[in-house]
Amino acid sequence: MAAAPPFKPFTLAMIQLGQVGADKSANLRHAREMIHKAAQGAVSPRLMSLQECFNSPYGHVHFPVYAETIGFEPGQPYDVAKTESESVKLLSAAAKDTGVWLLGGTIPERTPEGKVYNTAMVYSPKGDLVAIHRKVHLFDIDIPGKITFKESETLTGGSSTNYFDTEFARIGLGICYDVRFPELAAIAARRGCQVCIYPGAFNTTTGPLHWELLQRARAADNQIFFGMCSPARDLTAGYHAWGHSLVVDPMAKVIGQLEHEEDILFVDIDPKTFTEARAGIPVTTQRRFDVYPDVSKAQ
Ligand SMILES: NC(=O)CCC(=O)C(=O)O
Repeated sequence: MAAAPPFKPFTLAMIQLGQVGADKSANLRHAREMIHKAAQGAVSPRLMSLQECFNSPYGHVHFPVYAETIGFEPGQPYDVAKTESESVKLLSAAAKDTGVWLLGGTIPERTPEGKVYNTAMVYSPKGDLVAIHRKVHLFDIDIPGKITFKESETLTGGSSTNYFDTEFARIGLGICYDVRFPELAAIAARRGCQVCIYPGAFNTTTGPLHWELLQRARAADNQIFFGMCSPARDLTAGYHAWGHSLVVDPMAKVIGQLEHEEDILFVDIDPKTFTEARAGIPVTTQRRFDVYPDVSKAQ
């Protein structure tokens, strides 16, 4: 594995979209407008993120209907000009037009074998698709009287851990429910990621309890920056998202958080906090792999 890029200061924008309805073209148009708005903000972001499921309503019945074929193979050249995916075309053009790294939230992805994944895509400032992450842990929960959700009705779980390199940081990827499984962020941190960003969509039952807690935990136990980008809350939709897109620093301090309406969060990522956290509380050099296995070597 190549060494992680030197960690440099940058501004991160979390784009918390409202207005995600049944009309995919309208969802895509709105996402494009908001990406351009974020890029033209008072502080220029170097990296922007969208939320989980930004081009379709969130629900297992919707995934197969809105699914698009991406056809990305890690390590293989990918020609955006040849794709039929309207979401890929739009995100690639938005990244290129704004000249900003874009973690384009997630979309339902259909593979040639007919499987459907919940997939995040990353675009370079040139508009190249450089990485994907397929949600590994499917959101299957049942809290009686509150929320029942079963992504596995129509989705397949991904089977790889993923990160991407920019010229300012190595960024680890996960999607929403993945945050509940500390192994993913631990593996990313052990592979040199200084930042993890997960597009997400917690709900109004688990959001107030666990959204901030889990992100602060992942930041603290790995001494990394950790952020999740949520949809805005829409009480007319079938799924009520928690909102509150959030970024936490390596000392587990919340350094930016939105409310539940549509908005854009701009956060300055300062490597000094990362260096100081690791120097002051040196857990990264105190691990006892003689007592327990190193999870980053688990696969
Ligand atoms: N979209 C998701 O994976 C939701 C996860 C969630 O709400 C949780 O509590 O976990």
